[in-house]
Amino acid sequence: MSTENNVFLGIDAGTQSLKLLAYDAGQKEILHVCAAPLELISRDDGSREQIAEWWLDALRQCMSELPAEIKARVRGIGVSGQQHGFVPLNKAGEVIAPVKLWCDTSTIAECEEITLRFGGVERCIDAVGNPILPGYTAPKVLWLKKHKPEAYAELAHILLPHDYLNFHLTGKIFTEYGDASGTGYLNILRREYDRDMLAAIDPDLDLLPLLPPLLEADATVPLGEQARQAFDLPAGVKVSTGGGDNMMAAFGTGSTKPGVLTLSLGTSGTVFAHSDKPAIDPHGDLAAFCSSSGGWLPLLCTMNCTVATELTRQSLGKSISECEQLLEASTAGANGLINLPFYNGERIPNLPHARASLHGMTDTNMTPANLYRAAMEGATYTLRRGLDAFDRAGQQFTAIRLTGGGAKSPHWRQMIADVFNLPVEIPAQQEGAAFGAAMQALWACEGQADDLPALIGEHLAVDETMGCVPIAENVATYATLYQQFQDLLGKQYPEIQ
Ligand SMILES: Nc1ncnc2c1ncn2[C@@H]1O[C@H](COP(=O)(O)OP(=O)(O)O)[C@@H](O)[C@H]1O
Ligand SMILES: O=C(CO)[C@@H](O)[C@H](O)COP(=O)(O)O
Repeated sequence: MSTENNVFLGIDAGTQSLKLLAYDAGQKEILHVCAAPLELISRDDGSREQIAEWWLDALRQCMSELPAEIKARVRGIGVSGQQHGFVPLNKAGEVIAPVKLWCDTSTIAECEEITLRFGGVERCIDAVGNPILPGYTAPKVLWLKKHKPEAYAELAHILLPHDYLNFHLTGKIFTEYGDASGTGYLNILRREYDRDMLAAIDPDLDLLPLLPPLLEADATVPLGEQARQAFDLPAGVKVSTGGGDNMMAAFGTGSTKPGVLTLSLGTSGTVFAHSDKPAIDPHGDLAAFCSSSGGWLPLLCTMNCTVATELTRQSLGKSISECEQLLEASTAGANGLINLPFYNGERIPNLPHARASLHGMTDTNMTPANLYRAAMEGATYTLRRGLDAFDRAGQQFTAIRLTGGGAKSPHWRQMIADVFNLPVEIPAQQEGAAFGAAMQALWACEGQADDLPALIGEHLAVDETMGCVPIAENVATYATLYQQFQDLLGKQYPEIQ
C-alpha cells in the first residue's frame, strides 16, 4: 500500500511531559512535534503519582496545536507510555485513584508479601521471568487493596498508562505484550497472565477478569468516534497497540533486531536490546520484558537518570546551557567527588530504601562544576552496569543508539562513549519513543508486518554530525573511575553483591 502523504502520529506520555509527533511516511519527514509538561506528586514515603486526567489534558493541548492540514492526512496513531503505572478503573471506566508510577517506591512491603506468597525471588524469576520490584505494577495493586479498600472494592479494570490513553482514543480496553510484561504478572515465557502470581497478589479475588485482553503487536483498533470528533481527525484512522515507552523507543532507535543496543537518558535511564527469544537474567539485573514487536526486550532500568542531573542543576540554580559549560570546566572523575544517585531509592541495583549520597568531598572539590559532573557520572555508571549484564548474557554490541532528553547534551554523549567504550549514534529523529510509536502505527496500519527491521531501516536515519567515538585516554581513566564507583557501591550496600 502507498504511504504517500500519509501521516502517523506518535504520542509519548513520559514522566515529565506528554509529546505528540506527526510523521509524514511518504516524505520521511517529521512535520510537527509538541509537548505539554506533566506535574508529579511526590511524598516522603516514596510515593510518586500522577492524575490520569492530566495526561488527557496534555493530549488535548498537544492535539489542539496540530495544524488542520496535518490532521487531515492522519491515517494511524501509536501511543507510548511510561511503563508500569497502575491506572485503576471502575465499571464505568472512571479512574478511581491517583496513578502510582514506575518510580514509586512506597510498595516495598507489598513486594515482600507477594514474593513470599509466590515462593521467593528465585521462583518468581524462574517461573514468570522477573522478580517483583516496587517499580512494577503488581505491588501497586496489592497496595490499593491495603491502603484504599473503598477504591479496591470498585476495581473493574487494571490498566497501564498507555492502555488508558488507548482506551480514551478507541473506547476499547486492550493491552499488548510489551507493556504487560512490566507488570510482574505476565508470564514472559508462556506469554500469558500468570494465575499463580495473580493469586499471590490477592488470594481473595480472581484478578484475571480485571486484566485487559492481550493483542498481537501488529493489531489495530479503529479510532473511536468520540475521540475522532474531539480531535478533529478524519474517518478511518486506526490506533496501533502502542506499548511502554522503552518498547516504542526500540522502534524509534532500531532496536527491533538483535545487536542494536539502545540507551535512553530520560527521567529514568534504560539500556536495552531486542531478543528473538525470552532473555531471563538469573541475577535479575536485566528485566525480562517482551518487546511490542512480537519478541523480547531485556532491559536495565535505573530510576535516577536525569533525576540526578536535574536535581543538581536546580539546586545550583543553573540553566541547562550553563551546566554544559560546567561540564566543559571539569574533568573526568569530578576531582574525586562520587555521587551515588539514589534520590528516591533505586530499581537496579535493587535498593528501594536507599537515598543519594556524595562521597570524596574535600575543601577544594565542592564546586558547581564537580557537583554537576559527579551527578552525571553517577547516573552514567549505574547504566554502565547494564552493559556488564548484557556481557554476562553473552550479548555484544558495536555501537550505542542514544535517545531521551539527556542525549541532547554533547558532553553527556561523549561521556557515554568513553564510559561504555563504544561509539555513540544519535538517530536523526530525536524523540525516540514518540517517533517509535508513529513507526509502530505505520507498521501495523499499513499492513507492513513482514520485515519490521527493513521498514525501520527505510525510515530511521542516524545524524552523522551528532555521534561520537570513545577517546582512548578518557576510556582508560573512566575504566578506573567506574571500578572505584563499583567498589564504593559494594561497600555502601553489601546486600547487592
Ligand atoms: N542538554 C541537556 N543536558 C542534560 N539533560 C537534558 C538536556 N536536555 C534535556 N535534558 C533533560 O531531559 C529530561 C527529559 O527527558 P525525556 O526523555 O523527555 O523525559 P521523560 O520521557 O522521562 O519525560 C529533562 O530532565 C531534561 O532536563
Ligand atoms: O520504569 C521504566 C522502565 O522499566 C521507565 O523507563 C519508565 O518507562 C519511565 O520512562 P521515562 O519517563 O523515563 O521515559
